[in-house]
Amino acid sequence: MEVIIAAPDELARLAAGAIEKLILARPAAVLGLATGSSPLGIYDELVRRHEEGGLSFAKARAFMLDEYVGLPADHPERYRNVIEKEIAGRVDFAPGAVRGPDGLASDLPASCAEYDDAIAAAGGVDLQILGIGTDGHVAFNEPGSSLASRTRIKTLTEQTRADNARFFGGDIDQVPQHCLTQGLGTIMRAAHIVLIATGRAKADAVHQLVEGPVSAMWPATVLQHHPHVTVLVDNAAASRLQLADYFRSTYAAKPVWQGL
Ligand SMILES: N[C@@H]1[C@@H](O)[C@H](O)[C@@H](COP(=O)(O)O)O[C@@H]1O
Repeated sequence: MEVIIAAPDELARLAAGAIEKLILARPAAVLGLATGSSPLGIYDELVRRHEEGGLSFAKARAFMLDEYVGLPADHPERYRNVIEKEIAGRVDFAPGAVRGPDGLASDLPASCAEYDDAIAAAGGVDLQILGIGTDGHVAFNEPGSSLASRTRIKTLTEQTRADNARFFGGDIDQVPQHCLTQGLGTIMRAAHIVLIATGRAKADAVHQLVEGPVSAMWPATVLQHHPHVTVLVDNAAASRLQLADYFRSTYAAKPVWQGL
């Protein structure tokens, strides 16, 4: 696990740079896209590189992490619509190249199983962007999630619904109670995971993720078992890390050839 502590704009450039490098090496790369506010700087940087540098996603594919259950197809907070607005519709993905769990499927368990199969059939995710919730959830794998879980339906915690109420006019009652989410076991199959977290509200979750014991109580800690994870955090999100000085000196001494 590599932990990089830097300013948010530098974190976004680092993640976008890793994605650009991947796509240049492998135009048909499979990306894992996350919702939430944390990846927005990365998406803006990718759009900039697309518009100014010709970075093309025309052959790439992408899988989203999660989706609310039951939000109408045209609801602005439906994650498919959010991803379309924030990244997919701003670059040149081919039609149908970006997929997400179907929160309107008539048979939710079957559509979840099909989704995992589709990711596997695409060859798996090459680079997965991840955020983290204040309670340590990744995607919508809330505390108590099986560390081996696959894509499935979950019930959101009150904490997550309260955190996400800001996207629903501040009204927690408008936040759906159920979601579909890639499981922790699904996410762990990605070749490279890039998790980004900024702000003091994430400091406890980041501390647990990096330095805590692996536990379903802090679902992101499963990433300690993954061979290639990059954790990108700003000073505030890093403020509870006991190893912060070590991570800073490691980054200062990072070989220029190394990449993420
Ligand atoms: N399902 C999403 C997660 O994928 C995201 O990581 C989390 C944090 O969001 P934010 O980045 O806005 O803090 O929010 C939601 O719960």
